[in-house]
Amino acid sequence: MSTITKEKALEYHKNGKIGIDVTKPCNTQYELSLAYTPGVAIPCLEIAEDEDLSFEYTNRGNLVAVVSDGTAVLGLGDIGPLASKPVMEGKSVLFKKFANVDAFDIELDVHSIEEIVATCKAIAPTFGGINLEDITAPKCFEIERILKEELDIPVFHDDQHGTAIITTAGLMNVLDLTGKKVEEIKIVINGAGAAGISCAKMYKALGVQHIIMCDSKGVISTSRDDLNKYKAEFAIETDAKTLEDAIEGADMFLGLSVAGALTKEMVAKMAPEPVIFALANPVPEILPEEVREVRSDVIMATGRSDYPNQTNNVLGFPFIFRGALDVRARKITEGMKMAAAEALAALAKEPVPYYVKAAYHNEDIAYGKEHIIPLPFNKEALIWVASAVAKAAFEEGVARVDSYDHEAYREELRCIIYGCPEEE
Ligand SMILES: NC(=O)C1=CN([C@@H]2O[C@H](COP(=O)(O)OP(=O)(O)OC[C@H]3O[C@@H](n4cnc5c(N)ncnc54)[C@H](OP(=O)(O)O)[C@@H]3O)[C@@H](O)[C@H]2O)C=CC1
Ligand SMILES: CC(=O)C(=O)O
Ligand SMILES: [Mg+2]
Repeated sequence: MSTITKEKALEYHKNGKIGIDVTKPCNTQYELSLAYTPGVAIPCLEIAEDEDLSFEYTNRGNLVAVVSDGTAVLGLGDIGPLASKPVMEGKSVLFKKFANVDAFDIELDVHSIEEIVATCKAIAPTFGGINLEDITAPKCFEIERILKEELDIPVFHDDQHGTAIITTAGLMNVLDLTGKKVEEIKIVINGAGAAGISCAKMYKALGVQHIIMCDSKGVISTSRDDLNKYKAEFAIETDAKTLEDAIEGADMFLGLSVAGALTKEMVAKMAPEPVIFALANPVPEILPEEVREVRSDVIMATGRSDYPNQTNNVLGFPFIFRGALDVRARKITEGMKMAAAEALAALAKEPVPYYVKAAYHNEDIAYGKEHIIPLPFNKEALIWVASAVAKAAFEEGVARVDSYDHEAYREELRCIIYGCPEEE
């Protein structure tokens, strides 16, 4: 892969990364009369009678808002709404490229829970879903909770749930590859923010019993009196005070913190065949080459595209929203999240398509320690994840559609990717 230089990155970003396209012909007097006045009044009045028809007669059913206040942008921290825009445009690009979901970015120059909630509620009529992005903890938890309660479209904080879903998929396959048992493994999570807390919750739902969390002040233990309620839920009785103490004998390290937080000395103290998810972006808690200097039995994953086992929420939000939008889901439930994780874990075990191998210039990619989750260019992820999510939404009663045909929907998704067979 060519090196990413400052010059190349800035050149690529000139004038941004996403625009708007028109989806209906508008070239004649007749078409203008349909698109605009008088024709436009007819769907307006239909929607005024029945709001659900907004999904039928506008772009709402395929439109997601990527909303950020710029307070936890990747691992760059609180760089503000404007500086977050390239990331949010990037998320919109991924929505479109990977799942044909239209999305655009909305950077908010307001930061309180009340203001962010009020703004999202005010813009909700435009969208079929809201993807919250890079809003820091703990306020992100309350913002999402209120919006989920008060809006009837899916609201999904990507850093929380996207990360939890992808790493849960990875963990499922690590257990499969190492033969370790979910109830026995010891997981150390470094970073108790949006992503860390949500991952811990999902691992508990999977059956994990031994989790130690650390934040910037060290181990989250019952002896601390500076914990917010979200961290306090994971406080354990332990003498361990630092990450260095906690990592002793750990089967898994999950880094959702800052660059360089995990040292080679710490890696050396982990259990046999450990997994390290060093997910801080763009610079992880430790680099794969540093890990290899101290041991060779580690399953290594980062959030980046330039190393194996890319563990990044790009594998989640495009497909999850695709499935949720297609059944007009009112929300994204725990069942839909677990279904997405299971689908990703299962897809990783399938033969890797030729075009994925070509994109990575690697003929040898196959399920194993260097490939615990699918690669983002595996187009099958759309079929597997979106259909799993849509099915779970229907079964859990949060879909607006009256019926759901799983095989027919998978066929529709296949058409998005590979084109449809000619109609007779
Ligand atoms: N690969 C992926 O797909 C994803 C990666 N991430 C990455 O995870 C990181 C955190 O994101 P997010 O949860 O949204 O951010 P938040 O701001 O919500 O949380 C950051 C957390 O990191 C903790 N932290 C900061 N410095 C350290 C340190 N030296 N040691 C231990 N913990 C530390 C903070 O501690 P305290 O609470 O004490 O302030 C806080 O708990 C970022 O680097 C981001 O790029 C996030 C989402 C997805
Ligand atoms: C990938 C991502 O969403 C993050 O690092 O914040
Ligand atoms: Mg993010």
